[in-house]
Amino acid sequence: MTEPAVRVRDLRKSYGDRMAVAGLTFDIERGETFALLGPNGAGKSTTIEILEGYRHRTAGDVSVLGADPGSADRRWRERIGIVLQTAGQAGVFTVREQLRQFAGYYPRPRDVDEVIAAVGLTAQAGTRIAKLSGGQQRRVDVALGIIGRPELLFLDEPTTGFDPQARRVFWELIRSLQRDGTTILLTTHDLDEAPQLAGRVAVVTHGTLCAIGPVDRIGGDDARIPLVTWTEAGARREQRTTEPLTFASALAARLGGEPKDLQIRRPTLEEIYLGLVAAPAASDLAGVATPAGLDESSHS
Ligand SMILES: Nc1ncnc2c1ncn2[C@@H]1O[C@H](COP(=O)(O)OP(=O)(O)OP(=O)(O)O)[C@@H](O)[C@H]1O
Repeated sequence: MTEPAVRVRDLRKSYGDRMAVAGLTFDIERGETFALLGPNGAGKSTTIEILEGYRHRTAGDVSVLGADPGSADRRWRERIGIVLQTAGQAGVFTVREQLRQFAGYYPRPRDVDEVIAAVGLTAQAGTRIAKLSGGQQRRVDVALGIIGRPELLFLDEPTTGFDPQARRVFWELIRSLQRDGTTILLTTHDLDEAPQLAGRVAVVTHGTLCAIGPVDRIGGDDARIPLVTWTEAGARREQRTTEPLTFASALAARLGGEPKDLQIRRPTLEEIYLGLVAAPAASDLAGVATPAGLDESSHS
């Protein structure tokens, strides 16, 4: 069996007496796109920064592309791409100049103009980065993250500030990277984006994993029970049921006709996520031990 691209075991990070990451365990397989979801302050960026080699861990084992990021060398760094949460471009160069400069740091860079086109900045290629809009500067960050043809790409909230069209261009770009076999670790607060891009997701709260699994199974079967909604006597009504068609037929019979605004649907990832993060933290449950790793698709 091939070694996973990322292997994390009981990862912990404290800032003073504050535990930001409190025992995370997960793998990311080669070629997989894995999304870390969780509320502000859950520990996602801290985790990513440890995996990138930018932050020291307090405890735990971490292997990224076969090396410990805490002591990895330049050759290892050339194999990863990073889009940090906060943009860091100085802005004195044009888009093309900046990308050319970065391309020079890598042994097998992508073509600069192809990358510019892939992030939708061809018309701005000769513009100084300082003159771009916030969303366009964010696209430069993404371009810089992929110019070195990374095997593993870290994307920390990459689409913040993107307009809907730019977001779609970005999704297409990610799909083409996936076809090339790139492994991707993504964090996002955009819960439409996660199912578009990720095969598996992990939900982190208070520095611990509260759910992990394929995006279409996260939270378990109970969280995916269909929802029947309709309007009755001027009010919106809803019922969760494993037999939505039977329920809708009985409803139609009771109302003497087609229920108004009838909809039958599965809960969205956002609804499932909100249910997961609303649950009390494992550490808040007196007497309940926190497992080092959770079974796929289970949650505490
Ligand atoms: N350099 C630091 N010094 C002290 N505390 C920090 C530092 N960086 C992060 N923290 C704290 O660690 C916790 C986790 O922060 P982190 O940035 O990893 O969360 P996050 O899940 O990425 O949040 P967001 O979704 O807002 O980006 C927070 O309580 C934060 O205040």
